[in-house]
Formats: sequence, C-alpha cells, structure tokens
Amino acid sequence: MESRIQRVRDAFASGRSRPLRFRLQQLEALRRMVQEREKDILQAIGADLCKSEFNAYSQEVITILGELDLVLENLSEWVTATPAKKNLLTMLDEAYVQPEPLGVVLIIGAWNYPFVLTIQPLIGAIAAGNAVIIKPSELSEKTAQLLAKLLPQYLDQELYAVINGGIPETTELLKQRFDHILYTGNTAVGRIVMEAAAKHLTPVTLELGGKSPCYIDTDCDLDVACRRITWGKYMNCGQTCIAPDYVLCEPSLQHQIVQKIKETVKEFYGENIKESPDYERIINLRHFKRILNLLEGQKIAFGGETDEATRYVAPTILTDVDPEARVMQEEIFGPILPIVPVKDADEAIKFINSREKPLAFYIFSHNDKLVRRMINSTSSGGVTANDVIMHFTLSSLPFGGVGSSGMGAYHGKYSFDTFSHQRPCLLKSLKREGANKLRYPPNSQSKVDWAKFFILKRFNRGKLGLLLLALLGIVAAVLLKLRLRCPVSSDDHRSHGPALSLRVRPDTTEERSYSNSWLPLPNYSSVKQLMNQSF
Ligand SMILES: NC(=O)c1ccc[n+]([C@@H]2O[C@H](COP(=O)([O-])OP(=O)(O)OC[C@H]3O[C@@H](n4cnc5c(N)ncnc54)[C@H](O)[C@@H]3O)[C@@H](O)[C@H]2O)c1
Ligand SMILES: CCCCCCCCCCCCCCCCCC=O
Repeated sequence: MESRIQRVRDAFASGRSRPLRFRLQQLEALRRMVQEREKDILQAIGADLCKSEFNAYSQEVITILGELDLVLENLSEWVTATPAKKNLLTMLDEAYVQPEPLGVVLIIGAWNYPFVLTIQPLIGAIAAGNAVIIKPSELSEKTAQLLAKLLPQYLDQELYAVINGGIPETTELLKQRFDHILYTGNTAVGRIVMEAAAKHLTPVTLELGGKSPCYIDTDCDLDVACRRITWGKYMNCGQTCIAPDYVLCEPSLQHQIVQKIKETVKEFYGENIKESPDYERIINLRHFKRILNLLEGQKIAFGGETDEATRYVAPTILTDVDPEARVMQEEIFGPILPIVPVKDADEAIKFINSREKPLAFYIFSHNDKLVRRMINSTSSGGVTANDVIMHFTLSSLPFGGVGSSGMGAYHGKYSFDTFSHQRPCLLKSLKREGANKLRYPPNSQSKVDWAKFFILKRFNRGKLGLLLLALLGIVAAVLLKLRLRCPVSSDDHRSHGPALSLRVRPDTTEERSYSNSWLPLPNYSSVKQLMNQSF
C-alpha cells in the first residue's frame, strides 16, 4: 500500500496534475466515463441498494453530470488568482491570492449513495489539481468494484488510484500521510479518521451524520408537507444522511400527519410496497437488525412490517415517542419516522438545541417570520424550509455538517476551495527601500504615528480621495528619494521634525546605507490634518 501511495505522490510531484488544460481533460474524461458506462454504473448501484435504474440515475448520476458541467464551465475562473486589496505600504506592489493544489488527497466514501459520495469529492479534488486516492465503501461492493475497474480506464492511472478493502485496509491507509482527507460516514469512524490525520497534521473534511429534525407548524399546508416528507424520508429506504430523522409537532397534528403520510406512501409505492421498483432495501443484515431493535417498545402508528430474507423494512411511523427512547438517541438511517409531540415552536427549538448539532434541519410553515426565527435560534449543517433534502441539490450552497455532524463542506466551488490552499502572494521589488525605513529599528513615536497612518488609515472611495492618495504617494516617494540623496544631521533622530522638512546629517557612504536611524520624517500631525480634510 505504501508503494502505491508513493507512486501517486511521485505523480503529483511531477507537476502534471496542475495545468488547467490537464485538469479539464481529466474532468472531460470522467464525464465521458459516466456517459459511456452509464448502464454499468446504474446496474452496480442497483445491485448494491436494490435500486431502480431511474432512481439510481436521478439520485446519483444526474448530480455528477451537473457537477461536472458546472466545474468544466467555471474552472478557468476558479484557478485564476484574485487580486488582493493593498494598503499604503504596499500600494506599488502586487498582491493576490493564488489557489494551489494541496497534494495527495484521500477520499473515503460511504455506501448509501456509493457513486455520488466518491465521485463528487473526486471532481473537486481533480479540479483543484490534486492527486487522489479513492477508497469506496466495502459495503456497496459492486459499485466499489466498478469504480476500481472504470476509473483507471478513463483517468491518469498514476495520479488517481482506487484502493478497495474493508476496515483493515482503511486502517492501514489511514496510517499513511496525506495532504487532505475527506471522509463520509458515521461520526464514530469520523473520530478515528481525525485521530489518524492528526498524527500527520493532515486537514480533514468530515461529512458525518446525525438526527435531522423536522418541525411541522400548525400554520402549514399539511398535504404538501407530508408529501415532501414522505419522499425525503423513504427515499433509499431512509438511508440518506439528510433524511428527516424525526418530526416535532404539536400533539393535535400527529394523527393528521400519520394519515397523510400513509396516503402518500400508497400513492408513491402502491398497495404492495415490496413490489414497488421505487422502494429500496436495507444495505445488510447488521443494519437491518439494528433498525429492528429501534422499533422495540414503540407505538407503531403505521407500517412496521419487516422481512429479514430481503432486508425489507416497510415505511413506518411511530407516535408519541419518548425523547429518551433508543430510537431518539441514535441516527435511524432507515424508514422509521418517530413523531415527538412538543407544545410549540419554542419547545421545538429547545429540544433541538439540547441535542448534538444535526446535519440538516427542516421547518414546514406558512409563517415566514417563524421559519426565520427557527433558523436563527438553532444550528445545523444545512436547512431547507418547506421541503426536505433539496439544499443538497444546489451546488451553489456548501454541503457539510457542523459540530458532531461534521466539519468542512464541499459541492461546486466549495469543493474546489476545500481541496485548494489559498496562497497569499505579495510581490515586491527590490527598489523603493527608502519606504521600508519606517519599519526598521530603532523605532520612535514618529515612526509609530506614520505606521498608524499607513496601515490603519481608511479612505473613502471617492475619486478625489484616490487622486489625492496617489499624489501623496508620489510626494512621499520623492521625499524618500530626496532623503536618500541628501544626508541629514541628526542629533535627536527620535524627535518629530517640522512638517515636510528634511533634517540633514553628515554624508558618508555608510550612513547612506539603509540604516533608518537618520530617517527624516515629515511631521505626522500636520499631514494627518491635511488628509482628514480631503478624504
Ligand atoms: N454527511 C454526509 O454527506 C453523509 C453522506 C452519507 C452518509 N453519511 C453518514 O454516514 C453514516 C452511514 O455510513 P457508514 O458509516 O455506515 O458507512 P460505511 O460503513 O460505508 O463507512 C464509511 C467508510 O468508513 C470506512 N470505515 C468503516 N469503519 C472503519 C474503521 N473502523 N476504521 C476506518 N475506516 C472505517 C469504510 O471502509 C467506508 O469506506 C450515517 O451516519 C450517515 O448519516 C453522511
Ligand atoms: C423532474 C425530475 C427531477 C428529478 C430530480 C430529483 C432530485 C433528486 C435529488 C436526490 C438527491 C439525493 C440525495 C443524496 C444525498 C446524499 C448524501 C447523503 O446521504
């Protein structure tokens, strides 16, 4: 494994992942892969999650094609250095921020959307000019195998490598040094990843999970709210990191919510849910049994049927759920929707804030003020109001968690930024040394005053102000030049000189060197007066 990673590191060191043209070529090749091998991709996802090709396409492939289009369209702008604002001291220099690749990036994917959760970060890492090791989840085995087969056929084989395996392989991988790790998965493993990364001081992006609450207000179109919640909760059999985990609502709404979700489930999946091509299965027996355990002792208002042989769990609703129950202690990650009654929105806010920060927060209400109040009084990775999941689909929004639901974010330009170092560059010339005397020892009150002026002074943006500023710069430059030519006497170099006057000291070559002990500064307060009038 070490030698494999070394090969990737050597490829990065060759510099070939950096040119914009190369990055665009690789991303175009990736797009070609998705288009040419679409059938294989849909089949692999389908085999792993018992998902229809339509669902695999609209939940995974479409996201990747959209992301590729966006990056290919905008990358030339993103890689361009951004000029930085300057102050009076650096007015004549060049200052800019240059995004640069981090190096070798490790991407550890999760199984629940096995294509999107590995390829979307990969797009960002390539766009930013990195080399990448991709570690798909071993639980979505078919997709993992397909990625290991396809990616080397389309991408540079030395720069981008797929390493497959389970916990032992991932553990071994995490011992190696990377320049960034993006991990998607559960919070417990997130801690393991961060601990391993800390040994090499490797920065991490952790895309974790949590219990995403969904508040339904009494002032709400319940029909619409329940349709949207049904879609987001039972999509992928509840195995979606940003699925609404549980509902908070006033007790009077519980019964109506159950009825409306029940009707919607029938509309979406038909009378016999097991036969619906749109309803997926639980990924493995371990997760199936974990979900079953969550049902124990709960009041099942709808659903509850299970089948171990096919790992089927019906869309299920629990009512009057005790906040202390097990189902309310861990992320459900399955098709069970607990409803926890609360007195009002304030109690819901308190409830949410008393728990770990969730990955997503959903509010359904006609009352825009309430929506904003709830957003402003809680914290979560992301928010969608009057819908669920949909903030994930907007690549102009950063996607990520906060607190125990993760750190860092990606998607669109945010991915590019995550995998780039924003390198600040200041390009000075070896000329104009006179101006630097201000910062060289010995220091004096006069120098501090000037430093305050140069660094802290703010000017309005009026044209007159800019013109006067430029003039002042020229005057300062001329003065400094003159000072270099005219030796000045200085028996008290720390005193303030008269306004814009020069003090003379004996001319010796040595003393004309860049010692600023004889720096003749114009009187700061007179200039300050002048500046305050005009700007
Ligand atoms: N924030 C997001 O974008 C996002 C997306 C999907 C899933 N998730 C979260 O992920 C969780 C479900 O995924 P999961 O954790 O079951 O996925 P998983 O089992 O596929 O694990 C994720 C990755 O971690 C590796 N891994 C597992 N155990 C490990 C260990 N002990 N040491 C090192 N590596 C290890 C696996 O090999 C895999 O590649 C849920 O909590 C869900 O909310 C978050
Ligand atoms: C008109 C047809 C439009 C179809 C578009 C449907 C958009 C579907 C969006 C699905 C989003 C999938 C969410 C994936 C979340 C993955 C992260 C967590 O697990």
